[in-house]
Amino acid sequence: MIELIKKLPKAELHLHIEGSLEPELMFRLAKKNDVKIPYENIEDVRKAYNFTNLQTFLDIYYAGANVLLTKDDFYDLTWEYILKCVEDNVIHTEIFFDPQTHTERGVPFEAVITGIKEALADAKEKYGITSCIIMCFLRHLSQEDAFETLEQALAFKDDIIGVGLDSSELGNPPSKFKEVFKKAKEEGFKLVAHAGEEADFSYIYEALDLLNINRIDHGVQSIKSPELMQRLKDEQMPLTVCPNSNIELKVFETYKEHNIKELLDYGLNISVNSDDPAYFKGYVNQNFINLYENLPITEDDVITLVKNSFRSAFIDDELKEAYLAKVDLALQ
Ligand SMILES: Nc1ncnc2[nH]cnc12
Ligand SMILES: [Zn+2]
Repeated sequence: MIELIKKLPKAELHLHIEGSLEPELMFRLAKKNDVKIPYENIEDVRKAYNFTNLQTFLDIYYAGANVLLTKDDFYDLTWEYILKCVEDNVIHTEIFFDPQTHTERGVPFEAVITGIKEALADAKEKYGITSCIIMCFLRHLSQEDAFETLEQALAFKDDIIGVGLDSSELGNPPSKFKEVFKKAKEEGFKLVAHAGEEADFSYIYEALDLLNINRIDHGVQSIKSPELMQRLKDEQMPLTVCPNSNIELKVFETYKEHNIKELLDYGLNISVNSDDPAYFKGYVNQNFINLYENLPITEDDVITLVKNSFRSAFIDDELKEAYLAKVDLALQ
């Protein structure tokens, strides 16, 4: 099974680039940019990565992002993630970034997007990896702030395929961002949102009905509503599930309690993603391996999950077919 996991080409649809900041790069950039970080050494950092819920993670994740200041920093961050894609046979990736985390500290929007974009262009040239960029609004901030961020993004419209919604879920429902998502849709952006990660399934209904999203990020709480499950199945609405993340943030106490197998068996369109791999102990392949080691996941399940990642990607039908054919070829 592990051989199968490794050899299959995959797409990743839920990856926060700031969440791929490995402690080694964090230290290197802290030194270069003269930014203080609350750790003495790498071991200290790993010890701090012991979360009890989403918020305890976000506090550390935003503190880590403080070391990112220049275009080159964002290039290096993205390039290191691309090298992990090469290792894990990820041939298409859709990357989230959180501009507000950086512009709030005085880092220009342009430095962030240009650094990411140039690394992705090099990834295409050197490894043939295709990619898109999705800009997320931080939901703990206001809709007005999100509108300002959308305004800044318009100058880079050709580089950004869609907008998303992340950060502290509880108390910040999708309805808070109804108007800015409406405007983003009018501007031609694809729409995604984190929903039903920690908060209940009413957030998933809001994301579907008020934000008109094309994909749900996480969505694991949908299992509590039979009616919602039926709808997600009928619509084949993609759910970008992140198993390691859900365990590390205590959405499920143990891997054995994760509901991905039930969601998949019910017929939902599920993919496997790494979310914030530097913080959650592993990249995409490690997520698959953990599923296999803890749940009754079959080889057919793995193939379905991988094919779903391409089916749900924001790429044209021709490329989708070409990638699905690559999966079939790897299976021969
Ligand atoms: N898992 C997650 N949920 C919400 N916001 C995030 N930002 C980075 N990772 C996140
Ligand atoms: Zn996420």
